[in-house]
Amino acid sequence: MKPIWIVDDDPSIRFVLEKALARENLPTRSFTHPREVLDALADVTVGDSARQSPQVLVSDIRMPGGSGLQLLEKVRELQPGLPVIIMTAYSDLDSAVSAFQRGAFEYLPKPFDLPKAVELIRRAVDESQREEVTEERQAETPEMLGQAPAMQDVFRAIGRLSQSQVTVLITGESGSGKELVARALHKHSPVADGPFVAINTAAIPKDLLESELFGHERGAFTGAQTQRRGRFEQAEGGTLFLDEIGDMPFDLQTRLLRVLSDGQFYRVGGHAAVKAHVRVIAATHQNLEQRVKEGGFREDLFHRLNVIRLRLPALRERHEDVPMLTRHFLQQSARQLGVEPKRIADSALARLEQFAFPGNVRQLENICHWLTVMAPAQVISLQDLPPEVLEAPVYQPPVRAGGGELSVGKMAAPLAPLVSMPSSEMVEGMHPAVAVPAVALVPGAYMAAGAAMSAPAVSSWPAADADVDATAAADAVGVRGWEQALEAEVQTLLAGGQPDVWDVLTRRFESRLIRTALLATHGRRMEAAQRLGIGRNTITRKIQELGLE
Ligand SMILES: Nc1ncnc2c1ncn2[C@@H]1O[C@H](COP(=O)(O)OP(=O)(O)OP(=O)(O)O)[C@@H](O)[C@H]1O
Repeated sequence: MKPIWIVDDDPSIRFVLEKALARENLPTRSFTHPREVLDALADVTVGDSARQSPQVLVSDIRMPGGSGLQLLEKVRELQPGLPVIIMTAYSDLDSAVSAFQRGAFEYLPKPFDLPKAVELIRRAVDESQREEVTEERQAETPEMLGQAPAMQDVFRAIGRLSQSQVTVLITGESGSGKELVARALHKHSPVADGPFVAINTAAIPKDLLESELFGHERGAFTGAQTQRRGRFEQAEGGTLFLDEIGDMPFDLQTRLLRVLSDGQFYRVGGHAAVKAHVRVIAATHQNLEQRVKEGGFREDLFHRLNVIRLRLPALRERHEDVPMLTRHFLQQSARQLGVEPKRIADSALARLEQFAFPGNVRQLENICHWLTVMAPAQVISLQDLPPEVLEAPVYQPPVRAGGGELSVGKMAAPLAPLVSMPSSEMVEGMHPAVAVPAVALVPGAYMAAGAAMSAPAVSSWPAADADVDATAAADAVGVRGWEQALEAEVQTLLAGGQPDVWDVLTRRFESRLIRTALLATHGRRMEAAQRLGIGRNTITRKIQELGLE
């Protein structure tokens, strides 16, 4: 972890804080006046542990070398996300107000109670790590590949939109690359130098979402001990990506609509309007028109968001991209695992092209990762493919019927334009909005969890703690016999008259999957979700539901 920077001309304060934080395994770096801090900030070098940036700054107000409040102002300019705690022996109202006006995380009057000060610093560390996740995610913009005409249309649309900051609604099935498109729209936009901040409205509990989006004032509700910036503020001057917008609670939809029309908002518990210069991109896998009809989504908000719509085709609608994506993901997995990239036999590739990919590109990425680990030889052959691919019926791509409609067996869907917009905003090559839900052609159940279920445990990964007898039984028979062990467990539970066998075993199965993946990724949830082949919102929800926090 990066160090807590302490600035105080009083050596006894520096000493007690250094010692107390060291006991908590929190590294520190101390300074005697503000100038040194600014010099050290200018000298920060990524990758050099002696010149790391601070995690949190704790500063005195009155020091011979300058004022802590001025330092606070400068630091807020240089590192807006860095929490700054201001301490002073002159605990008067003016300095407290000044500190908060300048954006201090918290104000600490001296003399302070040491455990309380440490707890406060811990909270500031949590806040700064939360900001770091956002920054980390900004840094990584993976390459977006696609040769299929449908993807070329998407790339063209991104190009056409590159001069504008218009609101965009991206639709498409889960795992089809909506976030990647949102990132590309940001990267090629006039606000590319600003932040890209993503929030998944489905993954955040309803009662926290409002303060997550708009921030809150200190004391706004129980537990709001400090003022906090919301995602709108974090995205100032950049792009806010609202993922799974269809799941946003109705009352928050009203607040969002107000921000989009007024260009300003209020923090929870706040009375001062905060200006929002933010480009909004929203995404959903749902049919929003349908949600509007059912009364679950505000029609006026829908029209606000639907200024330009970009529909991402499902992977099965662009199966010609499967070979290129497969090679790309095999190389990517090999890089991640530090091994030689595997090649794939034509017969195996042909089978992948005939697969419906209900989990879309994310599922292909996951399968490639699995093959890199599990396929015994350097060349992946047909029989190495996971059972959900081998056992799935061959996917028949839709053939265009005479009337210009797509028809697939019993299912049919009209052909959707890739980009749509109301006629008033029409640009060349883009079509008026047409409501088209993506049709899920799913052979059997949704495959995200299925892929993981059919993948045997990877022996080189550390095992999760044994928490249930059934898993101990599975270990005893070895990884190849886990299905038999499961059968035995089911029989035992059925014979014992256990109610809710399904729920009980599903919870155990999912807990084990998620915990093992978290261990393998050193607790990194995004990566764990990616490697399991499930969405971010799914893993977050499951972790909460299963009590794995
Ligand atoms: N065209 C593409 N080229 C390369 N990688 C892609 C492409 N499309 C998607 N991916 C990869 O597939 C994974 C899923 O993509 P992404 O998260 O953007 O999908 P999504 O539609 O936003 O999913 P969800 O709706 O579940 O949030 C990511 O790892 C992404 O990098």
